[in-house]
Amino acid sequence: MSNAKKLVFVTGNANKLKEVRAILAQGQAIEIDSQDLDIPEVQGTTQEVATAKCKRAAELLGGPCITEDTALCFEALNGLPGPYIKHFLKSLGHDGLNTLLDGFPTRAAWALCTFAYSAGPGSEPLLFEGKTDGQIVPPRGPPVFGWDPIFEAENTGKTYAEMPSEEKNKISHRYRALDKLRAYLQTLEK
Ligand SMILES: O=c1nc[nH]c2c1ncn2[C@H]1C[C@H](O)[C@@H](COP(=O)(O)OP(=O)(O)OP(=O)(O)O)O1
Ligand SMILES: [Mg+2]
Repeated sequence: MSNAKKLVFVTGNANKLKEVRAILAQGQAIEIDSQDLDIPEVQGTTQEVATAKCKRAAELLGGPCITEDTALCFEALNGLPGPYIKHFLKSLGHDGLNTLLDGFPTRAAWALCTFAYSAGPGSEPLLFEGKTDGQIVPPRGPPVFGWDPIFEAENTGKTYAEMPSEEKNKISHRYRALDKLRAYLQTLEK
């Protein structure tokens, strides 16, 4: 495939951008440009948060774009902190997030990635979700990206932070969501 499709990924998070580029790097016909726009994130379900952010991004850009929202959901808390994990992580840190679950019968969690694609201003965003199950554990591995050190992915015995990036990028919530987005974008080219 020669003519790579160019997409603008609106995000302020350099680690997300790095992973998205790495995941899409394997001979894919999608090239990612990025823009760091400060877009307010509404409260609501992960779908509502993702839809509102992408709509606004497309309006500000005046063209097609993708956005991405990552939620970290605790089973014991019926899915919370979910899309609010950024603020929980900032306030409580890795240890505080662990303490939060003390006294609950389960430390099970899932990471949920939602890509939203808008074809342009006024065009309703489409959502592509990817989920990876795991559990919340005391931090292990280098604290490079968000809550990676406290999320142990199911059947791996490792936190995301303990994995080489190629390994995380094969099983991650982000990989799984991106796989669906990629499949959709390929249908647009036909
Ligand atoms: O794979 C991941 N492994 C560990 N931590 C992660 C991951 N992916 C997102 N994160 C963190 C970043 C932020 O603390 C929160 C999501 O919040 P979220 O609003 O989606 O991200 P953000 O504000 O950093 O970037 P953006 O400008 O795209 O909204 O979880
Ligand atoms: Mg954000």
